[in-house]
Amino acid sequence: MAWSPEICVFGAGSIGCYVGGRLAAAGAAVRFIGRERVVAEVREHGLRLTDWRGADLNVPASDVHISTGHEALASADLVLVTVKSAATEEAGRALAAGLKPGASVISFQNGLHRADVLRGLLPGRAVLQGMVPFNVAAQGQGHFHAGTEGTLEVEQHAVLAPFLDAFTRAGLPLKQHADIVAVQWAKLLLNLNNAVNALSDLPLKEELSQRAWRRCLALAQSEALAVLKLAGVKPAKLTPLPPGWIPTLLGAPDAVFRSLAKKMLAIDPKARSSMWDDLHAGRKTEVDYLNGEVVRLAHQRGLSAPVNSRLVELIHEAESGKRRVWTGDALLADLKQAELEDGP
Ligand SMILES: NC(=O)C1=CN([C@@H]2O[C@H](COP(=O)(O)OP(=O)(O)OC[C@H]3O[C@@H](n4cnc5c(N)ncnc54)[C@H](OP(=O)(O)O)[C@@H]3O)[C@@H](O)[C@H]2O)C=CC1
Ligand SMILES: CC(C)(CO)C(=O)C(=O)O
Repeated sequence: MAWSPEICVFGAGSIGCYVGGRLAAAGAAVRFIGRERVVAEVREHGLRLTDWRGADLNVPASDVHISTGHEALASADLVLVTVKSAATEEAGRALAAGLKPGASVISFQNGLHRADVLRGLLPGRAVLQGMVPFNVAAQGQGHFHAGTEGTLEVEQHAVLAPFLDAFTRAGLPLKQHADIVAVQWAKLLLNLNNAVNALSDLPLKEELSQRAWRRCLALAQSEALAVLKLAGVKPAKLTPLPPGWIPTLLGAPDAVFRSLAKKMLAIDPKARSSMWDDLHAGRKTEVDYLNGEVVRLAHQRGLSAPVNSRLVELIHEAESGKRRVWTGDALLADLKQAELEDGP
């Protein structure tokens, strides 16, 4: 019988259950490690994976291998790390204790340095950075819905060869990239919207349909692009327009934006950012790993990044129960004020 690799998802949440579930639905051997709440839900209902184009796949509960224990690490050939950024060290320590020799790891987390952190804890192993472009929302009862499109990207590496078929069969082909840092920065520029979306308390499509919110994002992106330019970082092109043109498009009046940016608005009307999910659930967000990275890079270059600093501050305030919901105009005025106070 042909050897079929075993894949383990560490962090069964929105991304982990969706990607792992699609792999399992296509016949791959997948085991999930998650928290008790998700384990109980999936053991009762199984997994249902839908997407905005109408895909609707089921993995019955009897076919889902999911546990809070780490036994699956001992037999996995590939581990997909899908915990939130702040949980990376804990995940890395668990992997160091339980992984079999020769197993490889992909971090499918947002931000810039999650694979580096894992690599530090897993010396000698292939630990690759991946990137998930699409949005996934947990709908309850084991149902996970992908509300936008896009192709999974991953750092180019020979260890991926035995796993490529499984991803392709699942309809989630892995696009290998020689310069993953450029991909990560391009994704981070898009993720600067996570904070704006969380503060808007609106679904992504509704938020991005309104100019005031888009102008907030444009301010954050323009600031980041200026810092990246000085740092000599060229973000990859993940969208039809190059990253440098997006702030101008975002600033366009609503009717112009609607006709020029159809792809950007091709979002399930209910989809929200993962940062909104975190605020809504009362969890710490990933803002320090997203807008915070722009602030850190600016400081390293002796610069400031007042717009992104302010977004970090506002999200931390929201995490601690202070003002959470803004109007677009109020947030825009606040961010412009932060920029003004920072001086020329
Ligand atoms: N959701 C989305 O649309 C997208 C998310 N991403 C990125 O993907 C990553 C994952 O996001 P997402 O799937 O939304 O996050 P979720 O919070 O939905 O899923 C992560 C899950 O991992 C669990 N977990 C954390 N630590 C452990 C552990 N030690 N053992 C077992 N389970 C653990 C979490 O539990 P608990 O909460 O109890 O810690 C949670 O249930 C993030 O970096 C995010 O930015 C990227 C693209 C899109
Ligand atoms: C897909 C996207 C950009 C959706 O907002 C995301 O990465 C997130 O929610 O964290």
